[in-house]
Amino acid sequence: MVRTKLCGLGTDADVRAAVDAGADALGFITDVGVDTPREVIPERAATLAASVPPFVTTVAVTIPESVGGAVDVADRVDPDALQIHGEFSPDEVREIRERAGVDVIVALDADEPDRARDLDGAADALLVDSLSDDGAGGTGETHDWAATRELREALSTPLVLAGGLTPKNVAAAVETVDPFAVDVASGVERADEPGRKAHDALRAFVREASRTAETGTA
Ligand SMILES: O=C(O)c1ccccc1NCC(=O)[C@H](O)[C@H](O)COP(=O)(O)O
Repeated sequence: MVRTKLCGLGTDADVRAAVDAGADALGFITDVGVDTPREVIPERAATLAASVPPFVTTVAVTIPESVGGAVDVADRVDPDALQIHGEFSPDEVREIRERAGVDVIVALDADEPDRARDLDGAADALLVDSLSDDGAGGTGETHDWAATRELREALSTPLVLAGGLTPKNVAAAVETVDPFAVDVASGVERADEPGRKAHDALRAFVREASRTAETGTA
């Protein structure tokens, strides 16, 4: 089976729709220091995360400037897990896990397989994405899934596949990479309102990801 993380939720209605769609994890983007329509302030992320029912994992997604900055976001949002973007070393990731007391997902670019290998065992999960030059996600761009499959097979840490996934391509992505989880932000959004989710697309994404994993057909 493959798990699904729906990322960049900013309204109560989007959170409810994501839970109803059957998502395993919900991402709240906060304190990223880049321009994105998905960012909410930490207090809003905390309120949204607190509204999520049991058995659905909440993830605070952030680009911290330091280990202390990452711990501060975890303290303010109180999520189940923290997703960090940035050049953190394995020891720094271990320190964040210990001080924040939550699972830590490290986001990295698909073009950094050596870094992924370095972080293997230090992070609770590695999110392999198509990041922008400033380390941000939400680019809507896919990458070489065959290469990510090879990386996944070389790692013992669960791999989360992200970058340009949509209800239309997630089946093929799961088939190719066989990841622990898939993650989507821009691929399930409304065309008329940047950052807001299209609820039918949320449902279609979860359904398509799971259908492939269960039947083995893309
Ligand atoms: O999505 C953003 O705007 C974002 C900005 C800064 C840091 C992280 C961000 N997103 C992190 C995610 O986990 C996204 O879901 C992931 O990058 C996939 O995005 P997309 O290619 O749009 O599906």
